Amino acid sequence: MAECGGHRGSTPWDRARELARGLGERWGCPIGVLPSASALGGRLADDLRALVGSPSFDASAMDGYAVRGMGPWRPVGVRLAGVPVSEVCLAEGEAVEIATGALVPKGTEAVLPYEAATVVKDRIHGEVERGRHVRWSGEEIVPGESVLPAGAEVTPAVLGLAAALGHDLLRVRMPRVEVLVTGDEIAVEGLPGAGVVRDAIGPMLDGVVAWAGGCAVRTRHLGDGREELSAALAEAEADVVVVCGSSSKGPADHLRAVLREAGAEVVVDGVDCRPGHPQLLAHSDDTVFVGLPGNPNAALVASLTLLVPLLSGMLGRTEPTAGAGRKPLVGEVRGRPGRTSLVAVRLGPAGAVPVGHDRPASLWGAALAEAYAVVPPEGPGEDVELLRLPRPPYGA
Ligand SMILES: Nc1nc2c(c(=O)[nH]1)N[C@H]1C(S)=C(S)[C@@H](COP(=O)(O)OP(=O)(O)OC[C@H]3O[C@@H](n4cnc5c(N)ncnc54)[C@H](O)[C@@H]3O)O[C@H]1N2
Ligand code: MOO
Repeated sequence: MAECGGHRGSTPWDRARELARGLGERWGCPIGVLPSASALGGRLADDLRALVGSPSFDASAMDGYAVRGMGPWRPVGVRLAGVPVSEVCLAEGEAVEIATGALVPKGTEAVLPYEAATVVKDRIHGEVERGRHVRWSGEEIVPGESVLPAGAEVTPAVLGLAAALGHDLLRVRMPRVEVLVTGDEIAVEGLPGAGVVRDAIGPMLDGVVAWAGGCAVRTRHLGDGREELSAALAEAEADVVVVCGSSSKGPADHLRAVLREAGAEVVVDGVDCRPGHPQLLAHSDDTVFVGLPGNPNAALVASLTLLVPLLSGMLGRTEPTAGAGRKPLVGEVRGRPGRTSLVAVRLGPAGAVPVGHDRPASLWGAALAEAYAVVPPEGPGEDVELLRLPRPPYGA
């Protein structure tokens, strides 16, 4: 179902974005089980239920003395927080010196704060109200209670609450994205040298995915071998698999062949834009595949063309690239026949000002810029659409 555009078999840039968003909308937002910290920004797939009560044990709410009876009390020990079992059982008239948060001894009826206590000749004096200054087990939340409804957004406070209630994993509606960076020449650390290129796409994509509301679950680095790519695609456990650097038609570009072999349906094969022409959108029954070009600025353009609209469509959200409106493009920028050009710009009072340094292989321009100006094949006209570049804070 790949469409024809200005280049043989390829798709016009704005149509490619529509197709990616449309696929995401039809796909819907997948549910995944994620380590809680990774679920930030997702929506709860089920009610959040307390796995334990809150508090989960009878704890002192003050530094002072756990006491039984009305006093004066005889001190019989000291309890600090973090001691899991209470061997002591208070008898009438006994007290244990206790820290805030410590498990109170059995038999405790109240805690007397230091400020309210007077110690005279090895006896503690003071007035207590039965039950005071103890956080009793389950008094706020009982085990199994639903504390948040399905659909609630996972905010930092929700992560803290979920942890307090015993959760390590959360089932959330959030697309899980795995990234496969291919290339025998790619190094993940140290200095690049002759024939050795530092991976500039992997470090960029986690932020792009988070910005679009997805969860980047894993990034793997592969060589150029076809078998390796085929195995990695088969092993991927994500809703969306992004493959970088295997999207062109060279001897080491196996993505198309491997996807064809796996019976994937191709939605977009090549996009009429510069940079970023060799990009691919395809899907099997349960996974969407996005192919990005190896040149890093081309990969960023392609991720805003296919990946971000796809994820936004899955989540039913406005694309985070939107919102910068249109502005006149400052300077002499011409259109390219048959292609949409994405030009790195900063936004000023006079309009969108190209920053330069935005060749396909260089992220310098994108790093300086706030947006890409979208220059249609026929040229910029009076003003141009602006595509915001990913930046913190992530999430919508
Ligand atoms: N005969 C043709 N050759 C090429 C075409 C074409 O249409 N016909 N398109 C060119 C364009 S445009 C691009 S973009 C690239 C895309 O090729 P691939 O996606 O297969 O990527 P590679 O060939 O592996 O790499 C291209 C370039 O980028 C460097 N690279 C790769 N991965 C990374 C990375 N993770 N971080 C930094 N740099 C990376 C790689 O070393 C190459 O220099 O194809 C053109 N050729
Ligand atoms: O897509 Mo290539 O994108 O121009 O380097």
